[in-house]
Amino acid sequence: DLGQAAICGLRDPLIAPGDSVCLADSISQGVSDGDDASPRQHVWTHSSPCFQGGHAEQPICAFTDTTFADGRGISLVTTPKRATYLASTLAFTNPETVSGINQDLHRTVPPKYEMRQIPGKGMGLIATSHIYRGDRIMANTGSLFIDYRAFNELSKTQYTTLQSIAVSNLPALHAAALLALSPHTTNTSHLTREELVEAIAATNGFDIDPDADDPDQHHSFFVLFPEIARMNHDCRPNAEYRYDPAQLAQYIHAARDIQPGEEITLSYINSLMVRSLRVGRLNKNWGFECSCPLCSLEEARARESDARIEQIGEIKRELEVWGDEGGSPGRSGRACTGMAELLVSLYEMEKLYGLMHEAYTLAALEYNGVGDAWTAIKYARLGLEYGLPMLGEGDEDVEALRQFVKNPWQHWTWRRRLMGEGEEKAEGEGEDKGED
Ligand SMILES: C[S@@+](CC[C@H](N)C(=O)[O-])C[C@H]1O[C@@H](n2cnc3c(N)ncnc32)[C@H](O)[C@@H]1O
Repeated sequence: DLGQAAICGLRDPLIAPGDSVCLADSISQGVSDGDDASPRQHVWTHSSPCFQGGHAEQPICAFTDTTFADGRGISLVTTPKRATYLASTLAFTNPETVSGINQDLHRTVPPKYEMRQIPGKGMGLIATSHIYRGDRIMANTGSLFIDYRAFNELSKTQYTTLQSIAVSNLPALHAAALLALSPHTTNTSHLTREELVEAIAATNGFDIDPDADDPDQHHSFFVLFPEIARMNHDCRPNAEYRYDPAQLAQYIHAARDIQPGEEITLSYINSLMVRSLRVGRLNKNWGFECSCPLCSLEEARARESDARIEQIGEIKRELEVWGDEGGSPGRSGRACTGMAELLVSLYEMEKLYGLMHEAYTLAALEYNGVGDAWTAIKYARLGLEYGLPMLGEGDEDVEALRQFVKNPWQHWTWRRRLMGEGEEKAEGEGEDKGED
């Protein structure tokens, strides 16, 4: 199976990490050094044999750079073209941007948590000091990026071989941290190394979408971040994750204040699903029965929570209807400021701390739509305060809120809900400022 499919063996895949640098000629296909229009060829410290699926356009290989992020290393299982694209991101071209981000293998600042055994959950992270809402808890550059094409185009033997090689080629400490992660099952003695790496990847990987400039838009990544992987699930988590494509890094921030002794948790799923769907999804994908406080509510309270979640969905759909740009009535539905206030309350009641910026933003737009600029600014400021750590500097929604708070009178929503009721949209700063 392996022998037949190996189409471009670049070097012995079982080479020990840290061996001499290999300039992988065939990974620079179509990329010319010195041509400003093309990304520069990257020098990988290790690369592997490649496999190509029957109808696939490109082979898939494992690439490692052990010098990445202060010598932490990174491995990619992807096409040569995409490996070259990823190597053109800031994390590679300007190593200072990821210097010191990772604090797990080589720590230079004290941690805010410690790893402990949590009854019924395996290991987990417990806060050791007070963590304020919005504080960064940790960040990891990705250790192993697996292009979804590996799962879709290669046989299981082929992609598990590449995954295993990709882990082996990382620096020893880093590879050991990955291999120590939970494979979910307790008895691993019967597993081959490929099966162990596959079980670890399936238990701990995050789905990451391609960034806006990635030419392979339709193919997501499955990514391992070893420190973050120790965080257990809660349907109402106290922390949120965010991926920064320029740094190839995942950030974890506190979604609310966290007391010392509390477990730091993430949600593995969409938090706005009703209980039966949440329980089913967690069981199917991660193989555990959710016993978080929300899933453990007594029946009557669980029904109230589900009803709130369903109403959040209905209200969001109504508040997001604005009619066509350029004139159709803004008040075509039931959207109103009372509905926006209810949405904010429902998010609070549901303890959706990491998503509060969504509710605040919709409330800001709704108040602006009826010409109440000052209440709109209040909610937009709340949206910024809660959204900035969750979305990150440079996020387009954060930037849009920054523009909005400066001048809601010129935002496209200004008095838009009043249009179609015999009122013209009043344009321009000054004219309507302070009218409300
Ligand atoms: C990403 S790992 C989290 C860290 C893991 N507990 C460990 O020991 O490294 C995901 C696995 O942790 C366990 N887990 C996570 N959240 C859990 C929860 N709320 N209840 C029970 N088990 C959970 C499950 O075995 C799941 O497959």
